[in-house]
Amino acid sequence: MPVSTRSQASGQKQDDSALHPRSRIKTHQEKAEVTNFLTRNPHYGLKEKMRELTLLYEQQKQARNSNFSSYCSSRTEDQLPRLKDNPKDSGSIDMSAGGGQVIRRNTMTHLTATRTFVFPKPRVQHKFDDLKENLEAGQEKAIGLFCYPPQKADPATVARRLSTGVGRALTENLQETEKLEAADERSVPDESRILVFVRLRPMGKKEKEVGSRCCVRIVNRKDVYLTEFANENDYLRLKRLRGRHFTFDASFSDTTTQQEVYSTTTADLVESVLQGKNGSVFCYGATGAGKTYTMLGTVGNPGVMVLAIKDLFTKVRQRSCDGNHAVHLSYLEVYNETVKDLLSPGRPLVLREDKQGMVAAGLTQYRAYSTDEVMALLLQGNQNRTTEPTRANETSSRSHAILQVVVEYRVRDSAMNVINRVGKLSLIDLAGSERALATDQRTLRSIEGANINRSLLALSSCINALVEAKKHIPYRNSKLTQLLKDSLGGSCNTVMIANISPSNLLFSETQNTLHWADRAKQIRTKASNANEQITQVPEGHADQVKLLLELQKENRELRAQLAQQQQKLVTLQAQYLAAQSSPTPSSVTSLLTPPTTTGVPSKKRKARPSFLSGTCFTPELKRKGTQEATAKELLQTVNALEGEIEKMKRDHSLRLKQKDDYIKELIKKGEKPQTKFGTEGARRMITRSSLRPKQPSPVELKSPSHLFRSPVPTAKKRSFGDITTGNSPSIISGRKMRSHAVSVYAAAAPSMLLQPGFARRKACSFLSAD
Ligand SMILES: Nc1ncnc2c1ncn2[C@@H]1O[C@H](COP(=O)(O)OP(=O)(O)OP(=O)(O)O)[C@@H](O)[C@H]1O
Repeated sequence: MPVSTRSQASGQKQDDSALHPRSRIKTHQEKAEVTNFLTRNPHYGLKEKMRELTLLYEQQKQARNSNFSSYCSSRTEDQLPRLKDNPKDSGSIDMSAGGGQVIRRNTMTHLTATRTFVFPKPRVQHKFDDLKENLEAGQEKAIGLFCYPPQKADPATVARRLSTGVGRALTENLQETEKLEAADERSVPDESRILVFVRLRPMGKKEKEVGSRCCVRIVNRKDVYLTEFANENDYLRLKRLRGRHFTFDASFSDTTTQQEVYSTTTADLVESVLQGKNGSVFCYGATGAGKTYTMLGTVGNPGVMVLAIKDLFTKVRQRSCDGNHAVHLSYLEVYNETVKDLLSPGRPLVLREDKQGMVAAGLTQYRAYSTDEVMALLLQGNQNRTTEPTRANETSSRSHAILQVVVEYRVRDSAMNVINRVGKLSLIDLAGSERALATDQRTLRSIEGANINRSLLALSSCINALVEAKKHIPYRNSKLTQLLKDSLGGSCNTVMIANISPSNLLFSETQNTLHWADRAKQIRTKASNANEQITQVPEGHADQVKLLLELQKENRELRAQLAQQQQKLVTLQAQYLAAQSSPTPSSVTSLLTPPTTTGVPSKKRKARPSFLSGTCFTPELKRKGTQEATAKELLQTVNALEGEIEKMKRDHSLRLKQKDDYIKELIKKGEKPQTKFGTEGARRMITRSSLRPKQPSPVELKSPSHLFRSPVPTAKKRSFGDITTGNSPSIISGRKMRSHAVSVYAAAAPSMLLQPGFARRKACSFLSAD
């Protein structure tokens, strides 16, 4: 029995390769044997491939020699032997193709037809240079040529394609490249990138005085050129300059306005928050680089936080006709690795991780109804924020501050289903990284500085781990990273604004900031999907009953709201009277300030001459400080509230009337399904008292709450971390509703969207549909 050895096999292979083996097959058996052998032989087709590659190489060489001249040729199989002798005829590149596309006509040895490859038009000159380089680089780079742009070709893919024949490989590779490019341009649907912006601040007065030079140049609103000037005493390097270049999504020069920064970086996020998505904006940079200026700004030049809230309320007001909105707010700081509630200072908050993510237990959530109210809260929070003068910055923020705004939006779709969307916007002003020498040594400031640096280092580690797509991201290394977990690695649209100084004295800080900003560009976050909950219109009889119960509940809530407004009016009137009689009236702001979580009045911190409590959002009333102004203000508030209450009363009585009509209508309808519930059941439906959920009855007309879920889930306490996870504020535990307008009935009423008549409208529409 003949045994084929390895050498025999290779010899056979050589023979076969001299002439195509299939030409010698005569019988079926022979054919089968050869096929069998060929499939087992790992070198099958290798020579053929090599020949094709050689031809390819020759084509490129020819193309290079002819310097991309317009040259075409097509060959048939019978012309192939001559190709070896005259490789110049093997193919060409035509750069004069329509639309500037690169057309390559190429003839393969085993093909009978001409193949034409169409390359996408080089978008920039340097890509075309790559193409030329590939042409010159010979056989290996030839593959790269056909995978234009070369850097996108996956080597593994190329190798795999080669093993199935060069001709096919090239076509497939080309298709693959085109697909890759298309996918790249479309952007991967379930991933999004952190957008990184750079903002250069103007040169400070002190910096000018010490004669510092500008080491940053911004070109084309994108590119940042950083120049390191040699030390004047360093004679060896006196004439040497070291420069670095970075590119970002946008770069703002020192003359850019706050509004411009806001509309480029954050305006889109505000819009997406209203669509139920999550968004985060954070400012990063060295101490004194302009983070707080960008985030908060001044009274004359409000920053991103203020502009975002104004924009948010404008949009909410524009859309209030098609749905109901609720805006909730929380403001916290991370100071020396402790989390503090800025709106209701007290004990440090504990971070807990639960199903919804990181939770700051006990964090206060305020419901806000207007921009002014948010501004008052922001002012209050900023006064509580830890800011101290340091050598580097007179108004240095010694903590990381996070303002979170949760917008709950309820709207009806065309099928009259209720859509409940919850979006949250996190606006983060980080403390600045600093050198120990830049601040003070061995003081509280240096301890603060060390903590700031530690948390920023933890942030850098997380950025590194995310960029390298590591499995473990060290979020737990600091409180800051735990709170930013959602913004960095979660389902969130995130924007980073890197603040830099132009001064060459802060070169290394600027370089460091730009380095991390550049790195952050590579972080991929999960695409933020809308947090949406759709509630279908109830159809069954039981659902109607449930709806009635809901209406009653809403009615109770309205009554509570009215009572609370009246109470508030009385208090304000008393305040007004007191202001008129007392020489030192209390400020209106004290009325607006809700009690602390613990019920103990918050200790007012001594006003510091800081940026936050000074030029930024200092309340006008405080500055005026005169009795008349306060009294005038109080009178205005009282009048406004009186008007509001009158309006509410009118609205309320109208709604009660509507409800009575509705109940009567429902009674009529309720008489019909007697067969289902019996006469007694129907009678119970016609009395309002029978609809009270807590009244048991002998013949059970059970509250259908177990059958029908309220469109607004039962309210629970809510905490900070819940916001970061984007869950509906209505279903979050740990919440404390502190709004002066809501808090009284909030505990009793589960609905967060307390605008009157929502459920009633639903009932009416349901009835009309019925
Ligand atoms: N774009 C700008 N235009 C004008 N002044 C600016 C700008 N950016 C910053 N400044 C000024 O620079 C100084 C320092 O800015 P800011 O306090 O915002 O720095 P910071 O980065 O928040 O510092 P820290 O981290 O220490 O809190 C402030 O006096 C501020 O008014």
